[in-house]
Amino acid sequence: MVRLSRATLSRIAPAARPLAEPRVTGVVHLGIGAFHRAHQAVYTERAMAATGDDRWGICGASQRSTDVADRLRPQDCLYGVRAGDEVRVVGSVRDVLAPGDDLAARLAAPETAVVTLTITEKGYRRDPPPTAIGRLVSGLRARAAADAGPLTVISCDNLPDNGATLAGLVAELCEPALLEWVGQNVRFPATMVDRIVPATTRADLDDMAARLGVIDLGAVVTEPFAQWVIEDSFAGERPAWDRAGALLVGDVRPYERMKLRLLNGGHSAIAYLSGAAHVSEAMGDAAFAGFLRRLMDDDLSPTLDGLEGFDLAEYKESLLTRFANPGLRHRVAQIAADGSQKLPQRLLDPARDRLAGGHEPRWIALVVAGWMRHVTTSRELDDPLAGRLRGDATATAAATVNRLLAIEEVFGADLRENRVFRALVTDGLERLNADGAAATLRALDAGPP
Ligand SMILES: NC(=O)c1ccc[n+]([C@@H]2O[C@H](COP(=O)([O-])OP(=O)(O)OC[C@H]3O[C@@H](n4cnc5c(N)ncnc54)[C@H](O)[C@@H]3O)[C@@H](O)[C@H]2O)c1
Ligand SMILES: O=P(O)(O)OC[C@@H](O)[C@@H](O)[C@H](O)[C@H](O)CO
Repeated sequence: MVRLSRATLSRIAPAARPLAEPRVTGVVHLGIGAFHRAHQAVYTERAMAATGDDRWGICGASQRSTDVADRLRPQDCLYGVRAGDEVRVVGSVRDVLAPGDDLAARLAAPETAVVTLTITEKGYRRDPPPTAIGRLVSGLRARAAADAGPLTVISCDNLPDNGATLAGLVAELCEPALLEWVGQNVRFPATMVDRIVPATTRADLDDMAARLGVIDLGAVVTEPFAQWVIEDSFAGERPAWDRAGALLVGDVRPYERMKLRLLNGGHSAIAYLSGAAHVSEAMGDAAFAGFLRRLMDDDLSPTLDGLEGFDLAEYKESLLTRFANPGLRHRVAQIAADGSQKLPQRLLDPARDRLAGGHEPRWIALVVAGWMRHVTTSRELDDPLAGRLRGDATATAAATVNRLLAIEEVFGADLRENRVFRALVTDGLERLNADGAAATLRALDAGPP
């Protein structure tokens, strides 16, 4: 079988061929992983197809390995996206830079108007160099020196206030003159991004080859659903993402909180309490699905506001359906990774909100206890704080909770000192240690309401 490329596109069914062939590279993307390829790249291609404006080709940049460049370059940067049974080759990516390539020159090019990022939660730090943020700042410096015009930089990672967070980290690395230029020329809109995109497996690649009739080593598999809410604050021109279904709004926060807490918080609950290998399997367990509903209804939904006119009940139902999608082989281990970077926005912020209102977030506390059990018992813990999270698996629940609550980057000083929260998590961990997760959920009467 031949490899996917522009030369072999004619072998592919017309309905699966790219919608656009960009002429100019107006977007640079840092962290060209599976999610970008199935989300922003798809929106960008659809925007070009809707308007005929072909200036918005994407130059993807890999920060840490040559893997994506090695897969995409021989394919002219084409790759297939399968959503359900629909397969389409995406044509919006024009180029992929590998580590060591001149990213700063791309960021300084006058045709570049937008930079997007999906560098994972742990990518948002300023040291030790070289970090993605450091490389971005080097590019901004080159752009300022070249006087190449305004730039919009958009974080598409699952972080709260991702625009302001990114702007703050950039500011920390800028010298005063550069900071002034950034203030005048660069905007950092916030976004809420949503589409479940599991890591691609060998079986996914084989399946894509069978469907397309050509070998595609850049393929991604996702769900039909996709959502993108973007703060309408751009420094200059942008792709017509609104014509591709993105929502441009004044304030992203209500959407961002809803998604981070209900969807991502729900995912983390599955990761630490279900015992399943894949998300959809967890949803087949009625007791666990019941627990998830209670977590969402009792502890998470009451912390959301600004959603007047939005049908939250329907949103939650749709999440449970999306989680149960048997066509997505979403590994629970992928979600469980980097918990120290994910729990704060997904579950600890809502716990704070509930505690402040005098409520006991006991379902959240149980997930936190599940995470504590995970970090103390996992043989291969995948987390940037792993060295500090690992501990004596035979320690008492109280000792483990004490030790982990003291990690201020995760829990802050407030949750460490909160007696109600501490008691709830300790109680949860005692139950999990004694009975395991399944029996604990049943005993807490967390079955279907
Ligand atoms: N996959 C999804 O379902 C999904 C949905 C919404 C949002 N996201 C966001 O996108 C991010 C990436 O997801 P993905 O599925 O593309 O993952 P991926 O593993 O396919 O790609 C991750 C990318 O981030 C880069 N990266 C990893 N660690 C980094 C670090 N410390 N500094 C800089 N770059 C780093 C990698 O090099 C790679 O390019 C997630 O962490 C999340 O914030 C993902
Ligand atoms: O991508 P992460 O590692 O931030 O989180 C894992 C999942 O919860 C996440 O990727 C969801 O699938 C996604 O946020 C859905 O839009």
